[in-house]
Amino acid sequence: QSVELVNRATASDPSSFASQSFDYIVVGAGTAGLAVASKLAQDGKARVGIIEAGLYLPNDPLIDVPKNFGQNNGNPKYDWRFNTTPQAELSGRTVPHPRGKVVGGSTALNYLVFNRASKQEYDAWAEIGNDGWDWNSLTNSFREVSHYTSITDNQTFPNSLDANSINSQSEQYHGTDGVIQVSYNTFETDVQDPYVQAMNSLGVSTNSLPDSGNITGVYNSPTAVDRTTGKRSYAASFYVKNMDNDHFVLLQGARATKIDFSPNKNKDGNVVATGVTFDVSGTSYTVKAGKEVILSAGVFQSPQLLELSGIGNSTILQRFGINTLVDLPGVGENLMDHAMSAQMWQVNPGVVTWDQLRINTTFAAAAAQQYNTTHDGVLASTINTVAFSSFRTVADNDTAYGDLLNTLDQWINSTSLTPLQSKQYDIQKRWINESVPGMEFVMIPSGGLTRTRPANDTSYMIISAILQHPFSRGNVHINSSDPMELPAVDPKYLTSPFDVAALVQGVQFANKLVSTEPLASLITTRIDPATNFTSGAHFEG
Ligand SMILES: Cc1cc2nc3c(=O)[nH]c(=O)nc-3n(C[C@H](O)[C@H](O)[C@H](O)COP(=O)(O)OP(=O)(O)OC[C@H]3O[C@@H](n4cnc5c(N)ncnc54)[C@H](O)[C@@H]3O)c2cc1C
Repeated sequence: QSVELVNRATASDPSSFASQSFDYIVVGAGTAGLAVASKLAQDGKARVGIIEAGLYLPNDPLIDVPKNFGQNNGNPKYDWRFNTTPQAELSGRTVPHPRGKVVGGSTALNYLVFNRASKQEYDAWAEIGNDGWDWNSLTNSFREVSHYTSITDNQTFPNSLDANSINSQSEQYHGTDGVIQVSYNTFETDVQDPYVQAMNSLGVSTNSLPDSGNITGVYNSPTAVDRTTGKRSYAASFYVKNMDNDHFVLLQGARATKIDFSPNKNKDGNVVATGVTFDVSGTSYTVKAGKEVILSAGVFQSPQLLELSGIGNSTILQRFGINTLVDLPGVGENLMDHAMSAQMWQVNPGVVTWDQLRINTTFAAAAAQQYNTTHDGVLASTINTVAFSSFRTVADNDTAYGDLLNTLDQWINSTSLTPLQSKQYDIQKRWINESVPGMEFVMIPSGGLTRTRPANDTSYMIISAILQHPFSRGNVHINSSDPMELPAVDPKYLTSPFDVAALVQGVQFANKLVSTEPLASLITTRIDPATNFTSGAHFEG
């Protein structure tokens, strides 16, 4: 059935695609690419051609069933399968980086948490020179993209507003006819309420309106799940919406290899993109763009394509025999990735978590039956219990917090910074002072995402501490002039000592949390890392 649909929806074969006349060529049918293409092609304003390396995969349970999140990571049918270079601060370990290689991009394999950043974080985009990307300007787009399904009273968290108040206030922040479905889990495990209450006891209060620009607190995140079908809602919906729009033409299974430029610069002295060269099954084609080429191939492959096309640091380009069109040393630099550290605890027998699907065949059969008939329940759920906190709340005491800030200042003073880094670090330091949350805690009510394999008859809970605004900076660059080779990704995790110290505080906070009632009574023991890890020095190691 899926093959038949792919054939019907495939816009064109490569030669006819290449011969068409387009105003815009969009590279990458992922989250950004499909949204921008849909907007440009709406109301017949412009003709847009989209080049995507992956395929459209409708009716695929590994994409559609929310609870299957994570299962297509590492599978070449869905995932580009990036790995970082060996990371010095992780004893030379490499870190896998899944990225979606399908229509819908990484939203086809992400974890479906539909949440937002703080108002201050969007405002910073505008502050560093991106006019129109501040919170106030973006709220219209937030509303336009989403289709909100109301929360019900039995879906709310302890100490939150009632469903009516949440729904009436959410109208400001969510739309009702966008293509991305936004709804709340319809199944909760036994660990969720005690977890929220333990958070409350440690000073992290329940936030009922986290999409309002204030994300501080523990909250019930909306998820990108279609409440009617129980399926993942993701960027491919922009494609589905445009299937009958002859101004929106998607070519699947086509890999862009180079952006083409006019031999002449424009009157401002800038190079002008004229089209894109792409590869389908070993044959190369070129398609022209009347107005613009939009590069939306994701965080790793957009810089790769720029470098392959002659835009980047000329020293790197020369190394691979690429002629420099624009010497732009910033390309591929300043890569930031939020480091995280996950710990796993065993929970007491009888405590219901998602592990029931693995250890209890009756439970699993009932869940499948429920999903197939009413499209809800545990299989329609994903991660929803998230908390965002300031470093002051996470730090053990005033001294620990003071030490954290000193570590940061000393490191910044002894490091040579690019002008962009200086500007960003000033903003990041301001956020710390203003208590904009720098640490996220994600609770996963099951085992399986850390080092130790879950035992057959046992249930678990994982808490991940995640740095929101790391100070470490890495890069991504081509490793070869062959466009079929993946670029080298080097996030330089934890090269800033502040990141290490802050993450250790986060890991210790998670341990304090599981010792806090009513959560403490559900916990048997920590499994990852082993119980002899107790001090900051252990976690740092
Ligand atoms: C495992 C995982 C879990 C995540 N969980 C969440 C979550 O719960 N909530 C959340 O909000 N975010 C989450 N994210 C992040 C979010 O999904 C991404 O930030 C977002 O999808 C990135 O969008 P993008 O448009 O930049 O790139 P993508 O969506 O990855 O799109 C890039 C597209 O370009 C295509 N492409 C690349 N190179 C070429 C080429 N040379 N030629 C043609 N096509 C090309 C790719 O195949 C892809 O379709 C998660 C990400 C991952 C990987």
